This record gives sequence, C-alpha cells and structure tokens, in this order.
Amino acid sequence: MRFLAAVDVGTTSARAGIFDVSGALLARAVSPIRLWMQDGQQAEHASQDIWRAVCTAMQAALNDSGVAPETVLGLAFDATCSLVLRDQNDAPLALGPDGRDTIAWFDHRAATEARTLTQANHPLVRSSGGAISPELQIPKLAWLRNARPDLWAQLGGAYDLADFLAYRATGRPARSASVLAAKWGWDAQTGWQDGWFRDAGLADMRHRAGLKSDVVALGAPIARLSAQAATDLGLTAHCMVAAGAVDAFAGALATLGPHKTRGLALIGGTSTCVMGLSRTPLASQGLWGPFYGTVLPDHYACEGGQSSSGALLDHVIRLYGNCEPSPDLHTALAREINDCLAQYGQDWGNEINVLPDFNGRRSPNPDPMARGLITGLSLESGRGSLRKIYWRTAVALALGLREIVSGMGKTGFDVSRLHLAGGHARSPLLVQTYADALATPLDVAAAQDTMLLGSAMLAATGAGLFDDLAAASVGMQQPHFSVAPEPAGVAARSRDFAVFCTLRQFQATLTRPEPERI
Ligand SMILES: Nc1ncnc2c1ncn2[C@@H]1O[C@H](COP(=O)(O)OP(=O)(O)O)[C@@H](O)[C@H]1O
Ligand SMILES: O=C(CO)[C@@H](O)[C@@H](O)COP(=O)(O)O
Repeated sequence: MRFLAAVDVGTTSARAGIFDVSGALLARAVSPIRLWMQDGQQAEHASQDIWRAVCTAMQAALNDSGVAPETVLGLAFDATCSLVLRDQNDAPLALGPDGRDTIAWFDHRAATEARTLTQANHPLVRSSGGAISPELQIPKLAWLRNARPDLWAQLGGAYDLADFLAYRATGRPARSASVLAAKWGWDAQTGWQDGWFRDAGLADMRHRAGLKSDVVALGAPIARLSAQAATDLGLTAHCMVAAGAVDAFAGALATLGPHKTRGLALIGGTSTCVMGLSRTPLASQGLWGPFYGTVLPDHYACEGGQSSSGALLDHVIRLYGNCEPSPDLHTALAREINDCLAQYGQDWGNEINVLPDFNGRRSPNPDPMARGLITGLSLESGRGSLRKIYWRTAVALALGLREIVSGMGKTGFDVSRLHLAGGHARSPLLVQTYADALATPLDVAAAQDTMLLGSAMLAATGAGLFDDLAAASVGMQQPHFSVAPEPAGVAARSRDFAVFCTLRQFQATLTRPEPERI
C-alpha cells in the first residue's frame, strides 16, 4: 500500500495525480489557474492562486483515488518555468494587484535585457543556442532591476515555479539542480558563475534572489510536508517531497528514460519542447543545453522548441472563430478537418501558409523578436475559414518541428522514431500531421498527463521506493501506441515544407519590432 502524489502546473491549470508504484495513474484532477495577460507581451500569475489550485486538484485526486492519505509516501512538483518573486517578508512582490508575483514563462518583457546579454556575448549565449531568450530567469531579473528598481530593492527571493511549490510545501527553500541548470545558468560541474552575474550588472542577484548553496539533485528528498501544507493538500506530514523539474524535463524523464538515450521527445502543450537525452554532451545552434543531470543523472539534456504552439492554435480560434478555445472545440475542429482532408485530399487549404513564430522563435535560429506570418487569406469568414486556418497552422507547427528535428538529427540525436506527449497527443489530427511532416513513426503516450508521470517518478525516488531515478523511470514506464506516417500526407507536407523554406527567406527581409521597455 504505497502510493505517490504528483503535481504538474501548466500555463492555465494545475493538475494533480495519484499513482501506484508501477506508474499507473489511479486518479487525476485539474484546477484552473489565473493568468493576467496584457498586450500579448506580458503575462502574470499569482503564486497564492497557483497554490490554491494545486491544493484543490490534489484533494480531488486523492478523494477520487480512494487511497488513504497516510499511504501516499512521496510528492513532487513540475511546472512551467515561470518566475515567482517574493519580498523580504516572503510575501508576494507586487508586480500587480491580486497578489500577482509571478512572471509567466512566455512573457517577453525582458527582451531588451536578453538582447543586451546576447550582444555582450555573455557565456549563457552558448547554452541558449546562440541568443539569450527573454523567457529565461536571468534576463527577467535584469528587467526587474532596470525597470522596477523599487521592486528590486524589496526582492527577498526569486524561484522557478516548481522550486517555489516545493518550498511552499516543505518550508525549505532548496533549489532543484535540474531547474537551476535548465533555467538559471547554474552548472552541475562548476556551480554558480558569479562572474557572469557581475558582467550582467547582477552582482547582487544571488543574494537578492536567495540563491544560496542549497541545491538538491533531481528526485532527491528535500523534506517532509510541513503540517500546514499537509492539511492544505489533504496529505500527511509523513509524505516526502522530492526535488522537482521544469515540466518539459519531467516529460522527457517519463517518455525517454535511460534505455532511449539519444532519443527525442516532443512535449506538445502551450509550447512545444523538443527534448533530447544523451550520455555525452550534444550541442548545436538553436538548442538550449546541453544541461547535465537535468533529466537523469549521468545524462545531458538538450531542448529545442516552439514558444507558442498550442497557444497559437488557441489564438487562431480566438481570432478567426471569435470564441474561447476548449478541448471540445479542438476535437470538433480536428474531426471536421479530417473530413475535409478525406474529401479533398492532403493539399486542401494549401493556398494558406503560416510561419508559427507568433511569440518569437526558439529554434533552430533563435530570435525572440521574430513574428508570425499568414499568407493566402481571402474574405472568407465563419467556420469554414477557421477550419482552414486552424489546419494550416497545425501544418506550420509540424513543419517548424521538421526544421528543429532535422537539426537535432545532424547533432547526433536518433530521429528514426520520436516520442510525443502533452495536450497535442490528444489530437489525432496533430499526431498524424507531425508523423507525416517528420516522415517518422511516433510513439504516443497512451495515458494522459505524461508530465505528471515524470513527477511521480521523482516522488517515488525521493521516497526511497527505487534505488535511483533511472530505476524509477524504468519501473514506472507506461505504454504508448505507435502512429506511422502516411504516404499521401508525407508527400503533401514535403511540398508544404518547400513553401515554408521560401517563407523563411522572405521573413528574413521583413522589419522586426524593436524590444519595448515595459
Ligand atoms: N484535442 C485537444 N484537446 C486539448 N488541447 C488540445 C487539443 N488539441 C490541441 N490542443 C492544444 O494543447 C494545448 C494544451 O496542452 P497542455 O499540455 O494541456 O498544456 P499546458 O501543459 O501547456 O498547460 C492547448 O493550447 C491546445 O491548443
Ligand atoms: O520552457 C519550458 C521548458 O523548458 C516550459 O516550461 C515552457 O515551454 C512551458 O511549457 P508548457 O507548454 O506550458 O507545458
């Protein structure tokens, strides 16, 4: 009677799951989190609201599972790489009203700072694929210092969201080695690079952000739940909390594991993260990493990706469907599009072509100021036009993945079979389009919430139920189903890719916006 609890915080919801030691998900629950958006560039959460959603989801999952709380031995958190800011009294550092103290991962307010660090050829540039992304934590903290010196003076702690949740749960402000390496410029072999921070004018950053030496290896125990957190979550103070991960890294752990080294996982959610795992460091232009020990000990992980993928499909629904996206609407559109493809063939809608860089480009040629394109529009409106633009946006996301995956293949990753997880795995349309565009079979996670499974593996390791993380990732592995590319789709996506490459050249001639000081 030994169970594990896992939490995955995405962009718009917190998910909680209860697992058994074989990795089977017994129950899951979802609770929405608030996201305050302004002008498409700024996005904030409130950590208090996120904690409330985590507790609501965990209590509901536990209740549905029928598992006795005292039999839940371990808990771990994964989350988007959003930045939580606290003041010197450990209260929310007020970025805005309603307790907003968290800059969402895709917020680009630090574009100026990211560019300055890139131009100064800051050493982070190399592990950021050639250009520092405003989505990383160091440029965001530099923004705080430059744009809000009043808040900088009050700063008492800065956390990646997964680390903050573990702190909230235990009272110990430890940092996960995985999170620090992936998003903070910390290195497992050389530690903190204080010289870099000095160069970035952030000499006091570590002190202000509370970045001391309390670094815990991924999946290692941090502490048991505090009495208050145990009550809030519906668990007991006996439950051990393990060091967590950024969501895509938890997804890579769940899908790849030690036997699939050099494998690639596509984690498709609001963004798409292409995660590569290898025993030796593999690096190239446009890839974040290689980061040691971020998915498994003795392994390196690399990340390529698209900053807005699911977010772009949602945006298209808002723009051309004039309504709010929902899972049911995605499913209905996918069904209607498949009917059109069956009737008119794979070239249906190909007068419309899209470049998907609506929130900049992460890979393969990183450019946070890149913008999206849609060509071939007519005066058509209504459901017919939404269907077609949604379809061609899905194609564009798949072609963007082809660019990224092909580069990762040249870097040394095995691209003969890829793994897919995340919300996109729920869409048969996206799954087939990805397989066709990549001309590669996909292993698709059969169970929902692969990130939760990754966190459950971390929780099991922290609770001492496996010898190490590699054993947990093998012992808790879950089934997948395979989807093969279809010849007609492969041929059509190859034709599309030729147009996509032409549009890339055209895009390079267009004016890009300057970063705005917010
Ligand atoms: N049938 C579907 N159901 C739900 N989401 C879908 C579906 N098809 C595509 N999506 C996309 O998946 C995204 C949600 O993925 P998810 O992994 O839940 O997100 P995150 O972890 O980033 O919060 C949405 O933005 C949506 O555009
Ligand atoms: O940057 C990373 C992973 O490194 C993610 O946190 C970010 O892309 C957000 O992920 P989601 O698409 O919300 O799952």
